Amino acid sequence: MRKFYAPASIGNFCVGFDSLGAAIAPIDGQLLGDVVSIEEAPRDQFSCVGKYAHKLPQEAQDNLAFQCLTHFRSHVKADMPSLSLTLEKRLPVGSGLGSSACSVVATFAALNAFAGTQLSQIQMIELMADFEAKVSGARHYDNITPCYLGGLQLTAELVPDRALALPVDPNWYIVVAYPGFALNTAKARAVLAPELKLGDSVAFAQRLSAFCALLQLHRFSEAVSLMQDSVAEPSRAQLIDGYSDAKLSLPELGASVVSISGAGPTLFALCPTLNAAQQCQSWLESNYLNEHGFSHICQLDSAGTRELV
Ligand SMILES: Nc1ncnc2c1ncn2[C@@H]1O[C@H](COP(=O)(O)OP(=O)(O)OP(=O)(O)O)[C@@H](O)[C@H]1O
Ligand SMILES: N[C@@H](CCO)C(=O)O
Repeated sequence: MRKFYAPASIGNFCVGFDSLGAAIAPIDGQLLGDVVSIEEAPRDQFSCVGKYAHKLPQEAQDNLAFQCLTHFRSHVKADMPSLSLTLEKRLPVGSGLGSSACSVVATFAALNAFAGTQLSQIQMIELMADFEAKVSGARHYDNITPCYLGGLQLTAELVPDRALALPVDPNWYIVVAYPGFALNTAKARAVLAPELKLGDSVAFAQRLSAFCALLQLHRFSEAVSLMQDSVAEPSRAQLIDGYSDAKLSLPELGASVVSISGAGPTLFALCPTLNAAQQCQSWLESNYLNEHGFSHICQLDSAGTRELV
């Protein structure tokens, strides 16, 4: 049996709505993402297990991982040997941590390796984005490409190969806090203004381009000082209980940036030191999480989706 792990990711990364995303890894070595196991079997079989399996539709045909399998067999490799595929659902649904992307990316990575299809990077990313688009209400790559490739990715249809990796400060610590309730991505997109004013579009483009250029120059603290989201965060704040308190309190504990991970409700705090990250985590655990929530201190996951050995 072969196992493939796909990590959680932070869509938007505050300054790049639908265009930037970061794969993350808890510093204590825990796996924060989904795992797909695959092996040859007498006939195609699918099962879904794991902590959050009960939060997914009960029928296999409604599970994205199963849909990826049937699509792969009918459109990519019809003569693939029959197989057993198990999704271990380790990320909560509607978390803002790229949960659906994790299942889709891990499944296609497993199928591509199992079938020996060797699809190109763009073919893989496009296949994955098709399925992400089905559930999230729009085609965006900012969970898919960091989850698949690792690191911080500038990612869009207009970007060569759909993704360009950006350098990051190795001293960044990122606290993620999932509060324990779900927020559907399509719902969190429905509250966004359908159009940006000209001045806001120009400010968004300036901020994102300067952020990427500064990272390339390794001028990390100047890049961080530009991290502000005026596109999605103002509209989404009302959907997330506890957001405003966190936004006010965490900078006092040393966070350089506090923002929504993807469509929320997970919040993330980017911190310049481990000590600041620990203080922010402690505040979030006491003030933001309910009994179903969790938090992790992370750094970027540079490996992305990989086979577990
Ligand atoms: N394997 C799967 N993983 C996640 N969602 C799935 C899966 N299979 C089916 N779904 C359905 O897809 C939808 C995903 O919704 P949504 O996009 O809000 O969640 P998400 O991808 O978990 O969010 P986020 O990217 O913010 O973590 C839900 O209705 C969920 O039931
Ligand atoms: N860029 C997407 C990410 C969803 O996880 C959004 O903000 O809606």
